[in-house]
Amino acid sequence: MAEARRVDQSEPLPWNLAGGIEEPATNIVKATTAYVAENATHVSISAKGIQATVDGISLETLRELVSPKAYNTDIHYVDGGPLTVQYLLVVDALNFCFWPDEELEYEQLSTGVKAALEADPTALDAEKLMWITGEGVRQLLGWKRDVPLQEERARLLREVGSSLVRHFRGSAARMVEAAGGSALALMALVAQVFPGFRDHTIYKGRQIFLYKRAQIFVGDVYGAFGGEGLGAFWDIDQLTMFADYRVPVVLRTMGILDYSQGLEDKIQRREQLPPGGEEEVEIRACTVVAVERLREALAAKFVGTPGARLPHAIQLDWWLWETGERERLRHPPHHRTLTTFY
Ligand SMILES: Nc1nc2c(c(CN[C@H]3C=C[C@H](O)[C@@H]3O)cn2[C@@H]2O[C@H](COP(=O)(O)O)[C@@H](O)[C@H]2O)c(=O)[nH]1
Repeated sequence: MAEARRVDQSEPLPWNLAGGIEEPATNIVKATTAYVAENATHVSISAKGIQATVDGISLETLRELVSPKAYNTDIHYVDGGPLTVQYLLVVDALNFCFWPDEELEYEQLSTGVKAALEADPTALDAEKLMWITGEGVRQLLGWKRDVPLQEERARLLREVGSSLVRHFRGSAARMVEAAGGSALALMALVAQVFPGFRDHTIYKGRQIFLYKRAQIFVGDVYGAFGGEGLGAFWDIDQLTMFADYRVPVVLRTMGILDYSQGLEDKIQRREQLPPGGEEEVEIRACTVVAVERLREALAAKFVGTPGARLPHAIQLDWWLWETGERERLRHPPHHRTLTTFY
């Protein structure tokens, strides 16, 4: 068997480390979800609901949305260095589908991996991730039983480990640097290097991109570094919200998203929606478009207001998601799709 070629530490990386990658002009998620919103039949976006929500947002609330504390650093490993990037890539490789375990929430993931890293700073080395097992994932999270899709989560982490070694000498921070300070280039790079992050589907004959975990990774790097250093992205405002299962519920309670009676009944019955089905894709894509329209309506309301700064879509996302987390026991049920994308 041919001797596996050792990566020669001196040879240049295959990625253009100098000037970053040709920045994509627009966000492919924004461009493709628009088509779904125009053709949706199970989900609609209410202009009235958007206006009512914006009418209720004060200048004070607006300023909270754009403050650095909008990103929840209490429940994350944040040390201002490359280990924080390695941590966020691992968390966002696993950041999906907790709902089959009634007690498991995102916070267990972020605080579990944080504790593992504080106990052993080499715990997330790419060479270790390459060999992680399902039981290893459970231990990484510090969860009391097997987590949903445990073997699949292990496979996704092995993919992260091997691709990081192959392309970036094991370093997630080096991958961030390769994007040359562009959020869209980093999103595209993550989707290119890790197949598990390629969150896309076909809807009525067209390819639709949601890239939820690829975008949330960029948003998390931005948030954890406070928009500085490794978190400085000149086009961060081009990211969309992250199409998960929690924010659509919040938009419904705000009267911004409306579901058909048939869809509402399925969700109420906790019936699973197949991944890639029209109903699931319309919920996710209309959520992305609705937050873009919410942002446009905020801009229209606060334009020219002294001290007002327009939140990025990701800052609106954090506000909506944190609201959904806080209210989840009072809110109607979220849709259930068994997926590795969100
Ligand atoms: N849209 C959006 N979706 C997000 C997050 C986060 C956590 N982000 C952290 C970073 C900054 C914030 O301050 C958060 O602390 C997780 N999720 C998604 O939610 C679901 C988990 O929900 P539950 O089962 O209730 O724990 C699952 O699909 C997961 O992918 C977010 O921010 N936005």
